[in-house]
Amino acid sequence: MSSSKHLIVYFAVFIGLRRGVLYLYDMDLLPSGGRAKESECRWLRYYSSSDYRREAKTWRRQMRDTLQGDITSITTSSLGWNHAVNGNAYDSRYLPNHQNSSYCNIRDITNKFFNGMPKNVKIVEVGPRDGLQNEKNTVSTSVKVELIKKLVSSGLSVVEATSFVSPKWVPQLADAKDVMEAVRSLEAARLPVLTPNLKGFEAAIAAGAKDVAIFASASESFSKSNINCSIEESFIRYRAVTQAARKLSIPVRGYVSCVVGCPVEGPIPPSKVAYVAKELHDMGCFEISLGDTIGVGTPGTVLPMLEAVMAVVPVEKLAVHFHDTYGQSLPNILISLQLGISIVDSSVAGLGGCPYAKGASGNVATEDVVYMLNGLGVKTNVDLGKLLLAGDYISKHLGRPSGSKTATALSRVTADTSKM
Ligand SMILES: CC(C)(COP(=O)([O-])OP(=O)([O-])OC[C@H]1O[C@@H](n2cnc3c(N)ncnc32)[C@H](O)[C@@H]1OP(=O)([O-])[O-])[C@@H](O)C(=O)NCCC(=O)NCCSC(=O)C[C@@](C)(O)CC(=O)[O-]
Repeated sequence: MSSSKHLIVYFAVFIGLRRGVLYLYDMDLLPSGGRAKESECRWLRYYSSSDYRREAKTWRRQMRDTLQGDITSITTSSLGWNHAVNGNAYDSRYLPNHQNSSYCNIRDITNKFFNGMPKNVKIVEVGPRDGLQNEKNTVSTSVKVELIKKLVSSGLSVVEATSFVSPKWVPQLADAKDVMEAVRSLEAARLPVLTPNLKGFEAAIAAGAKDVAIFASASESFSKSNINCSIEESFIRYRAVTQAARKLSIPVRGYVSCVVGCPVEGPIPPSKVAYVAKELHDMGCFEISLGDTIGVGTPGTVLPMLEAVMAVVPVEKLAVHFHDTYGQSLPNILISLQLGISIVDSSVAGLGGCPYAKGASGNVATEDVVYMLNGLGVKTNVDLGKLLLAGDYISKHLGRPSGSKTATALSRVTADTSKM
């Protein structure tokens, strides 16, 4: 072999060995000194993939941005396993051992994760309305009233009580007047009710409601099947409601249904959702709740929808409302929080479903939302123990297990502990 061929072979062997060693470093199979390893791995990837070049550029920019932000002392507490992370989220005892990660240190990742996340979240409990409206067997007025009282006593500041809709369309809530009259004196929480038109609004006010909600849809078909009119016709009805409400200083919440998908039309374009949300906002709604009525959204589809809506409605006025059909509610809520949304709708024990969206399962369970927020150190002012009692109460009454994973897990923990 000529000397130049020898040189080529040596060089190839050298490169091969070097890649092998760096691969082992990268996989944490060799001891490494943080920075050196990081730069070596970046060097390697720089030469092995054009994707990496692009990623590295974005990575450097993100690191610069995240290092400018900071979060400190996130205290988390809750029942169950969250006790294990009671303390400062930065405390290395509670973090996975990624200090030698080839990309960046854990503090940077944590910073990035928490950037923009609200410190407080307002939970809008929709169990007594959205949760029960689909129940086949009539739930007595006294059970509904007791449920509302238990939810309010758990610290929830907003509990949607009922709907002043046509009893022919939603027979379960035909006792709206009686429910409202029984809870109207509860001072500790706001108790909004759904009003589909002026008739419903007037009946709600007469029964003592001090907050109302109107509900439009981003899907034409769903609007017709839910409220028997087109989207544009619904705006005419709702303008009449918001005008009447303004005269009485009654705050009006606006819902947009089918923000990701419709049971009839399939995927809904984010621009349509933004259009409906802006109309509701412009007619005076103080808050707009974005409902994934059939629970088909994932963070991948929720994100572009939220971006479109946030371009036309201030983020502090937005709420998210996820049904858990595909188990995507918590990741969807998490991504919403990361965008700065601080209002989350949920339903105790995961009750719910929409009578006009066949197959849609219940709302995300309030217990699961509170458990996750506790773990993130985000305040809700909700007492999880009392909330669990409310969920237990209604689940027993309905004769089926709670739809909340947290409730199920914690009831097992309690049962196991009582055996000890
Ligand atoms: C909107 C209507 C009333 C139109 O229903 P309609 O049949 O077109 O109404 P109408 O104006 O032709 O009137 C027909 C009858 O209904 C009566 N009526 C008329 N209005 C009322 C009222 N407010 N309260 C009580 N009765 C009412 C009216 O008086 C009349 O009575 P009749 O003369 O035949 O005896 C009907 O379609 C309806 O009630 N829809 C409600 C459906 C509903 O509640 N769906 C579930 C809530 S939305 C949801 O769950 C989604 C959400 C918000 O959670 C977010 C998400 O997950 O996406």
